[in-house]
Amino acid sequence: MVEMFAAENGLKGDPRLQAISNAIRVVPHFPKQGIMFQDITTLLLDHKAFKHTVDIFVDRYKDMDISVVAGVEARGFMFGPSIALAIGAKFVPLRKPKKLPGEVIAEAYELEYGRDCLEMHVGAVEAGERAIVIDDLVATGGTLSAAIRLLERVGAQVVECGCVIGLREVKGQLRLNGKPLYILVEPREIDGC
Ligand SMILES: O=P(O)(O)OC[C@H]1O[C@H](OP(=O)(O)OP(=O)(O)O)[C@H](O)[C@@H]1O
Ligand SMILES: Nc1ncnc2[nH]cnc12
Repeated sequence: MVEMFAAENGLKGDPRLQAISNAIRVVPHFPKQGIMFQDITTLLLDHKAFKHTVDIFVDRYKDMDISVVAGVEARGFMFGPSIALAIGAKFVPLRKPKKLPGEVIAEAYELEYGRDCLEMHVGAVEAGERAIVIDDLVATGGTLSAAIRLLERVGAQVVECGCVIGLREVKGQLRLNGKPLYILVEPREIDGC
């Protein structure tokens, strides 16, 4: 098991975690029946909770000699750049197909229904760099596994993936290929906002 919840890894009882969880809105049956959508736009509206989120990641990664923060489109873009600026790393956007203008490498991944693809600019990351991958949420792990493959293809070392929200039993654990996964909060079940 390489999944780590912040509450069990140094932040036990930290009230910031509850504040973060409270700021996430749950929208039942979006975008389709049966999905309890974890909406982080309400977290972004709450300055304190948003800052707590960034601060926790920054405290964790600031002394790990990280030079690359890779953010997954679209919601990884909302947290990754702030973390990168604070720890003195570059931000590398991993984008959906046909969005990046330069030469790219691509990795396909499985979704619950169908497939998607992430792309990264050639030259954005160099061999030997130490990277973290940031996203808002991990569900099956398919998206993060594609991000890891992109970075490893260019010779970077993926130190950890960091997500704001994650299931306790990430179905895609094995897909992360043994990489540590650091999660701030579990999904909310009801809308408390
Ligand atoms: O662990 P997984 O099963 O791969 O799912 C997690 C991914 O799903 C969501 O993105 P989505 O694909 O909905 O794209 P969006 O952020 O562009 O809406 C979420 O932001 C993660 O990136
Ligand atoms: N339940 C969920 N809420 C928000 N984004 C998701 N991506 C995959 N599952 C999700």
